[in-house]
Amino acid sequence: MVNPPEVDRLAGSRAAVAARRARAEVKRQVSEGERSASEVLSSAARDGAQPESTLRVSELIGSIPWLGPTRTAKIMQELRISPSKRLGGLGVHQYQRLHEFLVRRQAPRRGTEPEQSGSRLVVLAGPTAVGKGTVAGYIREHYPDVQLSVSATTRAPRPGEIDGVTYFFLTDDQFDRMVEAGQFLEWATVHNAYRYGTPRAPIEDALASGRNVLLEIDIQGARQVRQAFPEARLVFLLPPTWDELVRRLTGRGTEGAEEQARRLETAKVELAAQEEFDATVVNTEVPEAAREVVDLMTA
Ligand SMILES: Nc1ncnc2c1ncn2[C@@H]1O[C@H](COP(=O)(O)OP(=O)(O)OP(=O)(O)O)[C@@H](O)[C@H]1O
Ligand SMILES: Nc1nc2c(ncn2[C@@H]2O[C@H](COP(=O)(O)O)[C@@H](O)[C@H]2O)c(=O)[nH]1
Repeated sequence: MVNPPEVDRLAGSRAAVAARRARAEVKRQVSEGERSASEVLSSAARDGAQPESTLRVSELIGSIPWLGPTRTAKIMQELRISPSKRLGGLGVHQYQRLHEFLVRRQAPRRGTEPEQSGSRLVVLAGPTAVGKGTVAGYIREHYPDVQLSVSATTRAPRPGEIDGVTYFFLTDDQFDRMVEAGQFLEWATVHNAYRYGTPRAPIEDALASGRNVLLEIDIQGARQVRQAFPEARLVFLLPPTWDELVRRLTGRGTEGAEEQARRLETAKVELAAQEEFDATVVNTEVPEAAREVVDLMTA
């Protein structure tokens, strides 16, 4: 038989296990992009009885994709919040600082909005196989008002790719001539292999006629666009996890083992560049990721 204090102890430990599980579930939702960290914070503020309110701030920040323990510790310091603080125990100013940080991380940087509320240039970049092409394709199909740029490349077409639709497939000489004539808005050698570039004229024409334009390019290109068009909005697409990125790359089966290894090396460097971007979007489900990108374009 179990005596009353023992019953209390068992009930207490069952409640503690349930609370731990609920917190782990919240962390999973944030790390897999199902919920935003700012939404978790708001939920903790709305109702102190929610499991969210017992989550430590460091656990919440550490669950945001690609923020490791070192960056988390640095952010906690910058926010002036002690590592043991729970969401439900934040002071007003701490709450405000944390809220602003989380919103800033999801949303475009201040000052990057175009001066006129007309057309907008959005760059979608991210590591290899994160799904940039898939998300861009979904936008092309479901959001016909958005103009997608067609890049030029010196690589050979893959099966099913159409010249002038997927890419403009150029020889090295043709690409050189376009570079010399200043016909690219940006161009770069990607994955140490082939050259890719954004033809300038269609972009300028589309922006002049008030259309929103999306460029799906690599990070070197994104940096050049920022120089040429400081008002452009730079969006970094993230995979839910590194393992999922590897699965997508290998599952796609368009590169051999050597090329896959080279792309994954580049991907590590590229992931470190996400802080330069105005916004991040986690590509867990394509339709949601596409909607978030379009929202950033039209917000
Ligand atoms: N949300 C998703 N869930 C599962 N699979 C996805 C998702 N998004 C894309 N994929 C798959 O991942 C693979 C890589 O996608 P995609 O070719 O669009 O990547 P990419 O970022 O354009 O790559 P690269 O930069 O190498 O051209 C494809 O097989 C695609 O079908
Ligand atoms: N800087 C640019 N990068 C571009 C452009 N178009 C595509 N890309 C990037 O190249 C890689 C590889 O593409 P793949 O089709 O060979 O798999 C990918 O990361 C693209 O984002 C561009 O015009 N400029």
